[in-house]
Amino acid sequence: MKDILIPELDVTADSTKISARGVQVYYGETHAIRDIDVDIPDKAVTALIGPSGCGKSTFLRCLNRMNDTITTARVQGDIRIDGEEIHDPRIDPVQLRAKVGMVFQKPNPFPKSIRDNVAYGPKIHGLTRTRAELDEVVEKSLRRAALWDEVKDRLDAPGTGLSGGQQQRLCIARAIATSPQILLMDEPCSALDPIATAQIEELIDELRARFCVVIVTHSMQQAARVSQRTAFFHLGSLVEYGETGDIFTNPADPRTESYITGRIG
Ligand SMILES: Nc1ncnc2c1ncn2[C@@H]1O[C@H](COP(=O)(O)OP(=O)(O)OP(=O)(O)O)[C@@H](O)[C@H]1O
Repeated sequence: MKDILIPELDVTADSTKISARGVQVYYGETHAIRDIDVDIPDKAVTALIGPSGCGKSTFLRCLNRMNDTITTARVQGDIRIDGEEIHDPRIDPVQLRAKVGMVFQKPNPFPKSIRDNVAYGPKIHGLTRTRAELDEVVEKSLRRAALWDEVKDRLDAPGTGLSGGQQQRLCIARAIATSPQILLMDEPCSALDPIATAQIEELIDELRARFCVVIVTHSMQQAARVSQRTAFFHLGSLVEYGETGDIFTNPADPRTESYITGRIG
């Protein structure tokens, strides 16, 4: 592949945040993903790539138990965050989703003010005691999502009135506001124009200083620009996983090579 910038790898081998072993997902009779084993590092961006329908989003949704909300979905296998099994009966999925935030394909702000979109999570999880503390969390989250300067004078305006790229940054601010450790992003730029996409990519690069970021993307250029690790999925299996530079320049599996050179997908 030409014209892609391969970022330097700065991930150490012992910084695993998420560890998945033998993960299977069925939707009714459909075996959507099979035997996924992967260790995802902290303070880095991991990209999940592969042709449409290969199971990227299904795997992403395993990481905060969002598949629990799909009645036909059945998940098997072991998924640990910091060594703790997320299916343990002691784990409350609502608390888990505050710790493992998610940003979706289409920006989906609540029909509320910009401030209330960000304040919602901290309020329902009781993370702040006073209005001043809540205001602080709102400002900090909007700053970290690179949106503060654009909205600080209209925090009471509806979130839905922002541009698409601003709405997506608002959704990122909303996810950050509950102090997650992990951010899952399911094609966060697919509904955005190139300028808004570039802003989100720059933001993702900043977010990895604080979070473990896992992003599903259809764009190999995007995976190469923003990630340090890449996982290539094909027909429900994880074919190859490694340093992004290696996956794009020296793939070990012929299926990976076919995908990145555009022969499949
Ligand atoms: N809610 C669902 N009910 C039934 N089958 C589903 C559901 N969600 C996904 N699937 C099936 O599971 C398989 C994997 O889908 P998934 O959306 O995870 O793939 P993907 O790689 O993210 O695809 P895309 O890139 O098109 O979003 C596909 O065969 C899909 O049709």
